Amino acid sequence: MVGRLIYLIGPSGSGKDSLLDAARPRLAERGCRIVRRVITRSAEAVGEAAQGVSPQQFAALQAEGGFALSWQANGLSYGIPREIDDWLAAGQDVLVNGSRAHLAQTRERYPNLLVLLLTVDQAVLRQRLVARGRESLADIEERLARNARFTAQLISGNGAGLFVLDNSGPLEHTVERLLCCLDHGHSACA
Ligand SMILES: Nc1ncnc2c1ncn2[C@@H]1O[C@H](COP(=O)(O)OP(=O)(O)O)[C@@H](O)[C@H]1O
Ligand SMILES: O=P(O)(O)OC[C@H]1O[C@H](OP(=O)(O)OP(=O)(O)O)[C@H](O)[C@@H]1O
Repeated sequence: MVGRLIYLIGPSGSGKDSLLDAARPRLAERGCRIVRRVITRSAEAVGEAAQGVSPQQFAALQAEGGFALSWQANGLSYGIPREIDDWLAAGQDVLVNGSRAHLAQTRERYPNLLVLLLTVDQAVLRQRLVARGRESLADIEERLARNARFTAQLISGNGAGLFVLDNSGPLEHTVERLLCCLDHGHSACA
């Protein structure tokens, strides 16, 4: 049986990396793989389970067909290694830290995609981004503006196949809801 592609999206600072880190052992128990992304960001960037490459290295990987999915955002390039297709074909679930802007293209390639939209109250989000301290305040404002364009539009425009996970509360609660959604479906996990 083919595995499920699970596409975790949400604003910068909503907690995608934190959620993946916290859920990692329990996802592994379920045989669900978390993709290590390739990003044109330095490898030492805090909180990112990714391979950092130069723009030239990224272009070379892309040219040789190294990515199943790729996109650009926030001045960076992101690639999802093509190995995910082997894992899916072998029946493994695969979880990707994805892009909201790239959702339509991802759905085209993977029509049975399961989308998890992580949401956070906007005021809490601003506090978390400032506390994380990875970007300048100007960059944080740009990320918040980008966020405003997406969330309502996604929730109203999608419906089937899109599960909303709120991460305004403790991370452990979000981990439990994520696992419940994967095990039993969203409606069973209010
Ligand atoms: N449920 C939570 N409660 C409190 N802080 C959180 C929670 N989830 C994430 N954070 C914090 O918010 C910041 C942004 O989280 P991060 O995982 O880097 O988000 P993203 O990957 O979506 O950009 C980090 O400093 C992280 O520790
Ligand atoms: O289209 P969007 O939904 O806005 O997403 C654009 C990119 O930003 C996030 O990555 P990144 O890890 O750089 O940012 P984050 O850690 O701040 O979320 C996300 O995972 C996408 O790769």
